[in-house]
Amino acid sequence: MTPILVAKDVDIFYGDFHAIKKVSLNAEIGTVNALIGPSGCGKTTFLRSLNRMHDLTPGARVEGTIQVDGQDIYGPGVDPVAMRRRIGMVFQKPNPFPTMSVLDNTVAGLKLAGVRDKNQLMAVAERSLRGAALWDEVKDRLHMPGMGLSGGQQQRLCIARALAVEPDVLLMDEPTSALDPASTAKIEELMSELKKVTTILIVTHNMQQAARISDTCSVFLNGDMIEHGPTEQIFQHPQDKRTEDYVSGRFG
Ligand SMILES: Nc1ncnc2c1ncn2[C@@H]1O[C@H](COP(=O)(O)OP(=O)(O)OP(=O)(O)O)[C@@H](O)[C@H]1O
Repeated sequence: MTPILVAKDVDIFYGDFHAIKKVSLNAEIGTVNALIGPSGCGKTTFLRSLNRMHDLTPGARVEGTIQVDGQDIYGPGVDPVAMRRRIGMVFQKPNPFPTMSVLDNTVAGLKLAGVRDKNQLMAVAERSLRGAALWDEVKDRLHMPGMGLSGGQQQRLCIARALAVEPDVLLMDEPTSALDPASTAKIEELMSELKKVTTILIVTHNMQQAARISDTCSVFLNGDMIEHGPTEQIFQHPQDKRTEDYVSGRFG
């Protein structure tokens, strides 16, 4: 197995507050990796370090190394904007670009990168919307505003937008927490298809969701990663008593 993402001894600070403590994690190509743990334990903080989102947070500092496909993403000369095309992100609340159509939302990243060829843009849009299991629902309304879609459709549009630039890694921060159960189920079903084309790291509060969709789980507590392993192990045979207490709902 080849890791596409290697995080080693990552520390993250907000001013004096030490939010993530010496966390190391490898993600293998084509896997879904869940980050779980009680509220405030640092899941989102860690996830955001994986595509340099903390560059935009005043007072935040990241130490350690994070490599994607062998390249240090914090290395000298790395352009964060170009890097974020390889490490896409889907947020808790769907955030389509409000003034853009479904089509323009899907290919926004490609247009930013200078692609102008209409046939190419259309081909990528169709592939990405199919990849996000949205094509059949929007193929007749590609020129309508993206904001006109339902919440679940908007989130799949955001997934299509991320897929359009063919990321090596897709970061998902509680992508279904704002969705109804039917839309959540659709996105969960998508995961096994998505991991054929990209590697996923997903923050989730939902233990059943982590158990259903992930290959590995990393358990966070107070800024430490207390356990990491195959999802089955984490749920069936946790090595750490605190993991067992958390996954069985005794706290958090
Ligand atoms: N911008 C910030 N400035 C200062 N402290 C922050 C900032 N963002 C998060 N924190 C703190 O860092 C810790 C980890 O927060 P984080 O949001 O990563 O946790 P989480 O596990 O994702 O929580 P939740 O599950 O509730 O979303 C918390 O104590 C939080 O208050």
